[in-house]
Amino acid sequence: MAALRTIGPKAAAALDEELMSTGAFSVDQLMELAGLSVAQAMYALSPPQQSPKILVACGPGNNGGDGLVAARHLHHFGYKPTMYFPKQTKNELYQRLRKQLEQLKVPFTDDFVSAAGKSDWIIDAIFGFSFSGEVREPFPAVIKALAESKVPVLAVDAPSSWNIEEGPPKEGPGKDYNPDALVSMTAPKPLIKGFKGRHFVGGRFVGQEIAEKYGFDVPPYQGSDQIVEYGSQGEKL
Ligand SMILES: NC(=O)C1=CN([C@@H]2O[C@H](COP(=O)(O)OP(=O)(O)OC[C@H]3O[C@@H](n4cnc5c(N)ncnc54)[C@H](O)[C@@H]3O)[C@@H](O)[C@H]2O)[C@H](O)CC1
Ligand SMILES: [K+]
Repeated sequence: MAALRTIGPKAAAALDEELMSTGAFSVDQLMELAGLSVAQAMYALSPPQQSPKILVACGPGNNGGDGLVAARHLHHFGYKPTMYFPKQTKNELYQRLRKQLEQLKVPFTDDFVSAAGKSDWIIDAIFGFSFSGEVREPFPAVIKALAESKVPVLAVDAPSSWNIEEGPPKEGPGKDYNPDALVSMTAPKPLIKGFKGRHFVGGRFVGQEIAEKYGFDVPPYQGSDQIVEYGSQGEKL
């Protein structure tokens, strides 16, 4: 069966731009759908009766925003999320997403390592397709903890610290980081070739015409599902 077509970091950023200009979407809308699909992937992996405690690690960009939205949906699905969000910017959207969680009494922690040890699953929403270079503070210790984690990890769009084109880094804190599951947003990134875990695609907001223009496939979403699960090499299960 044909492998799923991927979208590189430059094209993914251009697609984002197009959706938010000529596409007339706001970033909040895209992030809401992205975050909802992360929460659905978590539910497909393990429902709250089985694994209630989810630690959501959020980075400073839109990947982190997907994590903040996902945590709100997880709360409503019956999970007990805890947030690690060490590098919040002044961006008003992130402040609102944080406030929404605080109103639901979702706790925030500064101690990733000890929170990780008390969790049933971890969601890695630290870096997505705009990650580049070497991991900067305060994230090296977090990436190292993810690499060494015995608690299963679901990564959002990319395993954080992986090269978006090439896949797993050959050195650095993410050298041995292989999350158990990945939910790609809109389309898988080229790094999928190095990924061995369970693979979902979510972010259900692109029509056929745009997908063709950027050279990827609209996943065969069923009914009201926000995710499709694929084999790890892109083949449909
Ligand atoms: N169309 C879609 O599919 C949508 C996807 N979404 C999600 O958005 C991210 C991409 O978001 P973006 O804001 O462009 O960037 P990131 O979150 O990946 O990261 C930027 C953030 O990270 C910092 N950073 C970059 N490299 C490093 C480094 N080496 N060390 C430390 N910090 C680093 C950088 O400074 C920025 O602050 C995509 O993956 C999806 O998850 C949208 O939600 C909706 C549309
Ligand atoms: K990530």
